Amino acid sequence: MTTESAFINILRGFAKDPAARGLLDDAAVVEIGDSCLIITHDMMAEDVHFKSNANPADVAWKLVASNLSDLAAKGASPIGVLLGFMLGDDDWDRAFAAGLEKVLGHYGVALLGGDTVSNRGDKRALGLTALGIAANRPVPSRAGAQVGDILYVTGTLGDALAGFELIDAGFDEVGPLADAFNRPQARLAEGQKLAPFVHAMMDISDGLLIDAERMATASRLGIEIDLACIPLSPAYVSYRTDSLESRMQAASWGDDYELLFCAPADARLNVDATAVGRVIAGGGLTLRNGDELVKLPPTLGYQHH
Ligand SMILES: Nc1ncnc2c1ncn2[C@@H]1O[C@H](COP(=O)(O)OP(=O)(O)OP(=O)(O)O)[C@@H](O)[C@H]1O
Ligand SMILES: Cc1ncc(C[n+]2csc(CCOP(=O)(O)O)c2C)c(N)n1
Ligand SMILES: [Mg+2]
Repeated sequence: MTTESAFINILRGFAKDPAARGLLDDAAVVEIGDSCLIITHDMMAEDVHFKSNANPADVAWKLVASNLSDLAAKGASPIGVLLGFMLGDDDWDRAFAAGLEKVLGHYGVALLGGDTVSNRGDKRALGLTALGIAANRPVPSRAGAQVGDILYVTGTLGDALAGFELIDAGFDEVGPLADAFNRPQARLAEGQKLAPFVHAMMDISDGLLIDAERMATASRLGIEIDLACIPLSPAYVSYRTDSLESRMQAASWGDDYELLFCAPADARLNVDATAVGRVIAGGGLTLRNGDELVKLPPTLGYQHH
């Protein structure tokens, strides 16, 4: 079977409209007159993104939040979504719809349409298209990093990983770690505030390391990350300890939905964020732990295959 990156590479061969941004960004950027529409689509599949026994309202939440996170990464304000839904168990479908209404209400986003099919008893796959209006232009891309920029991340990393482990082990699905996995927050306000100042911005869905490498590739430069600087929550540290290994895992599991951005070294930040690295000449990703160089792990993040 082909991998996610191999398949997207095939599509890059003919996705030549400038709005597609070379399929190297979080969303499409469509200029219409004086306005700029931001469009993104993300899917979730049973057993891949959520367990079969997951709360359907949590699945609805994450489907919406993960899509709005891509809008946040472009500094956009959301206007609406379209849902691609697979019918299955009736109770599940109803609970999903109730959860969808709640999460859309929370973010003040309209349901504009969608499509419904039957899953015929198979695993479910759900899709969501989210539309937003760019609050700031030019719209930040993954490709604008400059040598000397500082690399920042909002929030903390690894909480969703720890939450998933707790849920998988059968612990109560309550508390900040389970919430981080089930109900990520799209950083919309932060994205809009940052958009005028950043050189490059994206969200972290597949892990800091693989997503930073994607930013480096899009910008045709190198990025150096210091694992010692990665922000971990007290809950993460008390559950998984603070070691090089647990830092590496927090940086490469994914499902974080925090913003990753580059800004000039003298920029005064207008949101809470942690400096985790810098943009350097060359290409690819370099890892440090304080003063020591660290070998790249075999997998930098989550890739579908
Ligand atoms: N099936 C597809 N058809 C067209 N474009 C695609 C397809 N899959 C991915 N892309 C494009 O490839 C680029 C990278 O996609 P990717 O899914 O890695 O970004 P993302 O949505 O920010 O991340 P994630 O899916 O991990 O949340 C984007 O421009 C996306 O629109
Ligand atoms: C049941 C279950 N097992 C594993 C994971 C972990 N996981 C799956 S996809 C993904 C990255 C984002 O996906 P995408 O790139 O498709 O947006 C991550 C971290 C999960 N969420 N649920
Ligand atoms: Mg993204």
